[in-house]
Amino acid sequence: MSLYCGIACRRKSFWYFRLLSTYVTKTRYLFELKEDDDACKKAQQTGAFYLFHSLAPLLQKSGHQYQAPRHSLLELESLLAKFGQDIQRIEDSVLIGCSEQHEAWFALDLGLNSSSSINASLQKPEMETELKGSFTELRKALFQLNTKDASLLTTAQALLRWHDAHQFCSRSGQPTKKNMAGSKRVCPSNKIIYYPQMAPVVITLVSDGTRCLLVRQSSFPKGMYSALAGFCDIGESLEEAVRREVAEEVGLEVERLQYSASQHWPFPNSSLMIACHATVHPGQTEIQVNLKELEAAGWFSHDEVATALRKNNPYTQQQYGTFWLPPKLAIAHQLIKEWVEKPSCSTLPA
Ligand SMILES: NC(=O)c1ccc[n+]([C@@H]2O[C@H](COP(=O)([O-])OP(=O)(O)OC[C@H]3O[C@@H](n4cnc5c(N)ncnc54)[C@H](O)[C@@H]3O)[C@@H](O)[C@H]2O)c1
Ligand SMILES: [Mg+2]
Repeated sequence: MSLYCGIACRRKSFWYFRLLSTYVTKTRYLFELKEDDDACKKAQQTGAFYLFHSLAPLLQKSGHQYQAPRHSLLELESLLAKFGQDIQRIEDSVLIGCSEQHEAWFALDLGLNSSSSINASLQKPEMETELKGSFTELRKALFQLNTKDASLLTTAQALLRWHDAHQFCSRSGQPTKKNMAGSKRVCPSNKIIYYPQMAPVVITLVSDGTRCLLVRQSSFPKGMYSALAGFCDIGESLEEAVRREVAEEVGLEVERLQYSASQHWPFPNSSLMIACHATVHPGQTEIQVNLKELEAAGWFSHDEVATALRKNNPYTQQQYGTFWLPPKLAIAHQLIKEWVEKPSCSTLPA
């Protein structure tokens, strides 16, 4: 090893250590807050709160973009006092992350039923005026948020929804109690612990070597086509789920598949989207659409998909009747973009 290379490697590992160190301390801090109720309560003193109402996040609009405002504990306490609500309600909040400086971030829903809430849903317009924002449906706003806010708000919504739906033990019927961070619920009578759940979903871009297969469900916005998706059945591996879904929905048999990436997806409930590229034999590409699952499916050329990606503006495409693809934040978009940019995705090794 040359002297130059030695210095370069040491420098690289020094920076690598520094980056890793920040990440590790942050991760350990979040772990401590999940495990220790007192530490989590203390973190609320200096923390910041994202507010929701009936699972809709509080957002402020500036131009075409949405921003998610944060509130300190003091601001939150004075808001609750102003609306005649018990500050005990703050204990319903869930931990969703922290900054590199260890400012803990929480989410609290002011509209969902709580033992301490008084007419919470009736106060929504007044709260919006007071907070200078509006509680906006996440599905509508998601694609106009920056990546960091989008990720925090989808995590927050999924966690708040899970707590709202798991307030009782399915064995004893007794109310369950959430820990301070909201990373679990416990049944006080039989000590069963419930953890937040996600459903695994496979999303697959099928190719025959030159074209890719895009599908649409009747529930999609007009003109939008996406990669083929489906929930994993119990007992299935990822590979089995991909093969079954492709066979079920379009009547094709997958030859090869390759994992690409994954994404948490909050709609309609919490899913872990697992994205793959798959190939079918170029001689066996005749589609038989399962109309119980899909409205349409078709093969699209590299050029057609590349053009759609370049002009991916749902408003103009809807207007001119051309097909369009899911927005950048959706993993379907990433998968399709990867296929367009790396043709090797369609000639996977055996
Ligand atoms: N992020 C993305 O880019 C992206 C793209 C496409 C689809 N998706 C998501 O993928 C999910 C699955 O796609 P799909 O609708 O084609 O699935 P699918 O093909 O499995 O069909 C849905 C049906 O599966 C059944 N099902 C089985 N297990 C279920 C479970 N745990 N939860 C709900 N339904 C279950 C229900 O009958 C439901 O109607 C959708 O919720 C959709 O939002 C995300
Ligand atoms: Mg499907």
